[in-house]
Amino acid sequence: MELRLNHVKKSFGDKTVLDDCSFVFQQGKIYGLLGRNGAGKTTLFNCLSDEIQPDMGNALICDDEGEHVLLPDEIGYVFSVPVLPDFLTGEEFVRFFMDINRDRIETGASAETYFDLVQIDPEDRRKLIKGYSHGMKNKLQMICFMISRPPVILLDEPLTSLDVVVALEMKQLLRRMQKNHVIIFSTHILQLATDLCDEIVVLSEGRLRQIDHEMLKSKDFEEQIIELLKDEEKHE
Ligand SMILES: Nc1ncnc2c1ncn2[C@@H]1O[C@H](COP(=O)(O)OP(=O)(O)OP(=O)(O)O)[C@@H](O)[C@H]1O
Repeated sequence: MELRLNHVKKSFGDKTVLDDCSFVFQQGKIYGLLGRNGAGKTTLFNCLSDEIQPDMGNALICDDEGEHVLLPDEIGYVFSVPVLPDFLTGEEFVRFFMDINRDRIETGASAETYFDLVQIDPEDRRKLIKGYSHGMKNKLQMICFMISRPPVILLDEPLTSLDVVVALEMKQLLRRMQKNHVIIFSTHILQLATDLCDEIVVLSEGRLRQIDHEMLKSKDFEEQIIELLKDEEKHE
């Protein structure tokens, strides 16, 4: 399965944010999306998830069965601030989510299976989501994706505010899930991108370009990425 962006264009007034942006993301890989503040990472995610309409172009899912325009329910979006129903307990929410996705669930999986996988303690499962930490909310969102299994998962700077232990658990979780999904992960932390991601993609001047693996291995990789990102400023 592949996610293909075809000539996606998005402007806000005079400002062109995505400029004829084309790219192919492949299933099984975690992509680190890097870009300066205001480069258009969130705009790209919003176009993919149907939050906003691109002015031109589209995103297609291509697999053995053919190709079709990416549908909103084929996207899982982890916002930097997780949005969840605060008035439910974690357990109530997961059971509810399993119920509305009962056709997609792996046979035999129970709510406990999922909580165990993301390492949320049994006593926390019965607490209101309102009292959950940011990391626990992120884990709940990951449970949603394990249940509904959208082909494309977008993560908007999800690990930045997590403590090192939870960030490591989340990384392990993403690694475990990656083979069935296209995972795109926006971050400002270069180290995290190189550490977790299979490919690094830079968004600059409204376009996506993949960094080749030779460059990733070179010792002045960080300097080269910074130069690439700085170039955008020169063109503004
Ligand atoms: N709804 C909107 N109306 C007008 N301009 C917008 C809108 N959304 C985004 N922009 C502009 O588009 C540009 C790209 O913003 P976007 O939030 O996509 O960047 P980003 O790469 O996610 O930035 P950051 O790393 O700071 O989160 C910015 O100049 C922003 O001001």
